[in-house]
Amino acid sequence: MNRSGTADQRAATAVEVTKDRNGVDQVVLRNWRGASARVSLHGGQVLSWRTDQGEELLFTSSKAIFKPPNPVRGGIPICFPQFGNCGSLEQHGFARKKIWAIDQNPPPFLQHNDSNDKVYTDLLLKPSEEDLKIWPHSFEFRLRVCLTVEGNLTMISRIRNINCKPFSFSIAFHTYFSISDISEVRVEGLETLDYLDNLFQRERFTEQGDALTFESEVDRVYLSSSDVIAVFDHEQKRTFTIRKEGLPDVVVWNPWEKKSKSMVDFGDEEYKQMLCVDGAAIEKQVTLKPGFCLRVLCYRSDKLREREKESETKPSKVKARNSSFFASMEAKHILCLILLVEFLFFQVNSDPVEDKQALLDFVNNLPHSRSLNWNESSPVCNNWTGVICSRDGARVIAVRLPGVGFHGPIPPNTLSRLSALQILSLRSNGISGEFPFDISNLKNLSFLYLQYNNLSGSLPVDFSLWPNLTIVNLSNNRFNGSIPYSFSNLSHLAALNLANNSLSGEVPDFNLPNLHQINLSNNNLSGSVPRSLRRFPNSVFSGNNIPFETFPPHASPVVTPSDTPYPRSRNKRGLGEKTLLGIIVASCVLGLLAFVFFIAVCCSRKKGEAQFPGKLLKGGMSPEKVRSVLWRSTYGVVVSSSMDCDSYLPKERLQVIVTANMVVYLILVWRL
Ligand SMILES: O=P(O)(O)OC[C@H]1O[C@H](O)[C@H](O)[C@@H](O)[C@@H]1O
Repeated sequence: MNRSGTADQRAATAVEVTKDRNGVDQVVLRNWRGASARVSLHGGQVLSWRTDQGEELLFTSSKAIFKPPNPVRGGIPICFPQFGNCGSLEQHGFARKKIWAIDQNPPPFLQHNDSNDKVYTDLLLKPSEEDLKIWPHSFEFRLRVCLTVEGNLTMISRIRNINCKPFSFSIAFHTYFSISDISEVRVEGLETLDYLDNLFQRERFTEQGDALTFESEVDRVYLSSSDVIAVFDHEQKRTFTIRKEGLPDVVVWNPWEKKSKSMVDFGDEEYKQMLCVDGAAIEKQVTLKPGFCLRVLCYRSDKLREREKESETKPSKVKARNSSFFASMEAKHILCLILLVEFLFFQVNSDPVEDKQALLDFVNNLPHSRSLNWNESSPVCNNWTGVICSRDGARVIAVRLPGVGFHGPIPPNTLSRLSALQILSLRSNGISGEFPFDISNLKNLSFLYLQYNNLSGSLPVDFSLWPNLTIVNLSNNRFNGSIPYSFSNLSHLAALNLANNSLSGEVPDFNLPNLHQINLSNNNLSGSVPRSLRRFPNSVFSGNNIPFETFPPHASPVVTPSDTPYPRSRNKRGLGEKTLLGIIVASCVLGLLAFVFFIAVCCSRKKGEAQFPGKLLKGGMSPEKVRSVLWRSTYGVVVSSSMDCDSYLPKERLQVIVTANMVVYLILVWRL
């Protein structure tokens, strides 16, 4: 049932099952360094996660009610199969109220052992008769909670539809982080995203700030977020980085004063010590077909920085919020020591020297009015403002420098050397000159934010040089020339904003099914709105020389027979009535037979599976029949459908699960 990771560490790690005050089992995981996690079978809820120094990383209310079925206020409750009250079920679904079982015989992880170097436990939730009455869908929810050798927490969830019909659900890992003071915390990585505000009847807004700080109640679902979200706790000198993949949404919740007082299981002042930031699938539900499986992998770690003595260096709240947490030079020596220890024990790579030099060349050759803490003598990763490195610290993957007061053209041969860069944000500066054409070699670039600058000239002809581009915002510049047709090659493109430029010519007919936001307003564009873009409202083309036709503003692309790739039959009269009748009758009979056959097969499979989990996997279909189709949802999220919940993961996805930051990984896999 519960095993530790490697043979070497087996002796030093421990998995212990204890009983709580209600007699419910709890599994306590301990790694050989002394870090621990406690998971309750009530709700499959992680209730505690401690560092090797014994510091608790998750918040639990002092007023929490430890009495099933009430979910405990704190830890990591699992909201399933519903998040919030948007649906027929009770708030956040029933999974968090149920007593889970220890999974004695979990299906193996076939291709990748996600539990290397980890101590872990497997839990299982199946619906009871009672559950099936309110949510008539048979499923198996398997949860593996792991503690890595570094003290990081991983949760791998596998949800399988063992019913005859598809079902849809939403899910969230409602992580209550323990923080020093809500006023000292900032969340990065949500800027420019749309969110649904639960405080305004789920109305949609766009995040305007560079970072999210907290001054009142926040209850939001951020949509289509990037893979990296960071929570900076200035006071605690702790950084949590949430990395997720596969699930598009991020919940951010703090009840603040008034709501705190209305919750019986929450202290009046406790809102100051907690912040919920969770990976989730909420706006668009996940649909699982019969036999399919959703796999969700959550990986968490934290990085505790040197804690300054409060009396010496405690910054004012406002100041702390506006300054970089890592900028403190008083921390320098201890920081160096920590980095040295990391180097020796955690095999963290040394500074990415070449990327560092490229960044220095960039910043030294581009005048700016706000100072940056980019110091040659300080390490880049987790230190330089606006720079995020890969988990092994080997490369710079994100540069976010909005509103730094840059002016002048981007110096050539600087950013173009950051060949692992995924996010580039230089928005809201005074950058002039042409588009930085030499970044064409940044093949991993996924998010490009250059809006609100003074860039001019034409756009690159060939955008397919950046095949991963997902969000492109070049609005509010002075670009001219035409819109490159090559945008059509960007199959991952989810949002394109070219508004408020001087672009001319016709709007190309992009056929990008994943594009869910576009804004071309206030340019000099002419012609008509191409068919593929008619699903967007007129306003996104306004301020051009484009006459609006009578197509409905929000209609889906209209598919007329002329859109079909095959020529239509020339036989205008069509088939004779008798022939037609014969075909209809034959189709009905065949359809009925197929339906009966399907029901028989489906139900016998369900019965067999319930008794022998994994039987379908082993005996049902040969490996040759494994379907593995990579596709993107409307949010630009990579989802893979596969027969096997355990064997699909592309290697590179798993290889990156090594970090010293807080990470949430969410990966979808389906089994047929
Ligand atoms: O009190 P609970 O049911 O645990 O919900 C706690 C909170 O969860 C989420 O963050 C919701 O967005 C909030 O509206 C809700 O208040």
